[in-house]
Amino acid sequence: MKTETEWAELCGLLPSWLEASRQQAAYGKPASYIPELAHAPADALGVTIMAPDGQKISAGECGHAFTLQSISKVFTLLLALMDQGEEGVFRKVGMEPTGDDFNSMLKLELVEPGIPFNPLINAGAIVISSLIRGKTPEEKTERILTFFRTIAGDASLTYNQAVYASESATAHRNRSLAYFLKDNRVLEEDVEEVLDVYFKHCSIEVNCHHIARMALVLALNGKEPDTGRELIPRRYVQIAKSFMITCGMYNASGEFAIRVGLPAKSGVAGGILALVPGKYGIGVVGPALNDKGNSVAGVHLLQTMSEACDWSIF
Ligand SMILES: NC(=O)CC[C@H](N)C(=O)O
Repeated sequence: MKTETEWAELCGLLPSWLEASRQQAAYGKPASYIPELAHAPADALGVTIMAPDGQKISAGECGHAFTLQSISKVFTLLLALMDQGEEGVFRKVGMEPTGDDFNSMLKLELVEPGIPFNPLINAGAIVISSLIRGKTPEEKTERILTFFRTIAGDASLTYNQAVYASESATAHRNRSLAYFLKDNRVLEEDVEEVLDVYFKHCSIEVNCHHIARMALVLALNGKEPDTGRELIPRRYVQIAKSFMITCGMYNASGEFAIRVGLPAKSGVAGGILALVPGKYGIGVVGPALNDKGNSVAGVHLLQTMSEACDWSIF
């Protein structure tokens, strides 16, 4: 549970911590390989911290709308686990970090049996999209949206059409990954249909409040904050959190574990979802990325908060 002194300290200090971290944005830039993402304001920085009793603290541009991108992979993994069970999922994706870029093809060919190393890299998440139940891509996307709306606590959540179209038109690398997986028979469904589901869930538009609430559900081991109702089985949340620690910040996950020490997942639109187990859900956005694809200012802010409040789980 949150303590009143910590909450009061966070309320008082968050705005100045945020402004100090904002300076770091100068060391990065917004992703441009998905052309539509390049328009994001480079020096925007926003944060929301949500407690189980529904109280929130926010600072900066916490209402800035951005797309989930890779953050969505945590929740499609959870839905795939709920649809197929552990065995069904782990026949098709591994449990190990790669140490490579999130869109790398390298290990797919190099390491037998050619299944993606984990569900948070692009190859793994594309396979996960194929495991979501639904007769058509539209039905799968609808089920994903319904699930995400429940977790985020907002029935109006939907995907950003311009970002979706922009990614779909330029996703040559993801297409090559998917066709490679199809050739290896890891992907059994129609490649373009699977990619359509993948691009759409990456393009779901949120703000910091949404991802703070999504993080809070994970912090509470799958329970809905207001009602205590089980939204996700605890075991599957445990799996997702383990992946967040080992692979959530791409191949900077080790450094993030040392510097921040919280389960987290970032996306190339600059979002970071992080959680303090049992205590808080945190949503951060800062579109300027470092060379690993993580929000520079966002990581800096999370490090500041975690150090000050002694949040590291290690
Ligand atoms: N790291 C990311 O956020 C990548 C997601 C993005 N949609 C892609 O496939 O490239």
